Amino acid sequence: MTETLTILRPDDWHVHLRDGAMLQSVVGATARQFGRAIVMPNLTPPVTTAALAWAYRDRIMAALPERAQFTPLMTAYLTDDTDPADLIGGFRDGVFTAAKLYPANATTNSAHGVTDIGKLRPVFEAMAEAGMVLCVHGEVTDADIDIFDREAVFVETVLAPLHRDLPQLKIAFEHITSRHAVDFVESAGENVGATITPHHLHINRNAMLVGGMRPHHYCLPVAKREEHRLALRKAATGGSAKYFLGTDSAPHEQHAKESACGCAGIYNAPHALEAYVQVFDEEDALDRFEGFASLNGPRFYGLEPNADSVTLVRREQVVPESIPAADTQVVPFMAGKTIGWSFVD
Ligand SMILES: NC(=O)N[C@@H](CC(=O)O)C(=O)O
Ligand SMILES: [Zn+2]
Ligand SMILES: [Zn+2]
Repeated sequence: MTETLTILRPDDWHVHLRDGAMLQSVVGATARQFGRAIVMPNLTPPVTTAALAWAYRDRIMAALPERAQFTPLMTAYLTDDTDPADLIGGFRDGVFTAAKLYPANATTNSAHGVTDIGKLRPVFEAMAEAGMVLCVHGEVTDADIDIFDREAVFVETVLAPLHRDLPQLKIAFEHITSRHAVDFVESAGENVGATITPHHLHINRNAMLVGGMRPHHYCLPVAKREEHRLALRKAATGGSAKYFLGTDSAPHEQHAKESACGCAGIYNAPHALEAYVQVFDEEDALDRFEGFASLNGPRFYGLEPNADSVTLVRREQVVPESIPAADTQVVPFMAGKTIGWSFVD
């Protein structure tokens, strides 16, 4: 049995670091395990311009623990009014790594998102030409579409047509949750990749709804049936270079989740690699973990892998019930549960 796993340092290709006191509390957990992270721009107000991104990047750097060796990769929040010149300028100047498409009102802090993606055609063309990745929250927002179908309908009505019309555009289909998403990624060209979260590999919708409502298992896109979880596990551990690590770690204060209208988002940063490696271990695919965690992402983004490495050991640890953050606390993914692996600092 493999007892120790050493791999090139992974990156997190989708994370929410937030701002202010919450940023201060959570950034260290991501910087401890990952070399780089694609930082989501859904602040209030959102990070829509290069100037806002430079300022947010500075706040992240200032919040990092001393001696941290971590590079935040910034994203631009696309709106109906995104200026292609500012966007591509920011990409060329190195402040933007990618741009993020939130369909309006699809998820947390997405009220300023895009209402008509047809209008963004010039932006997408400029991005394709520059080689800039489009990160996508892939859910439709139509009130009459069932929440469990929103990803599948998005694939059919938005993503497949976009990829067909502009195959040169690099698309990171983020936090995929269904067999439909996997089928699309499989059939798409090499400019389509996808991130998979640890929680969607661990839980199905029963974890959220059986024996009481479990707000700490509520995120968007919402966890689906078991058949979809199994399709995701197969995709992540199957060796395809199209899938890579993206935690979607999304902290919300405990009281904001344990509420009559609880926020969507799961905070998994403190034990992200342990949660992932447990899945690869269960699937007898530890030899494929480095590809998923450390190689496929940089390759898709056209970056070099990290030069240093990290080690995980087969040693049990219990995830804390809650973690102090921003003057209150956040309940982490797998709170109170035992994980079979530990990250070695
Ligand atoms: N995943 C979530 O449920 N929530 C994210 C937003 C997102 O990634 O959709 C958040 O910012 O809280
Ligand atoms: Zn999202
Ligand atoms: Zn997210």
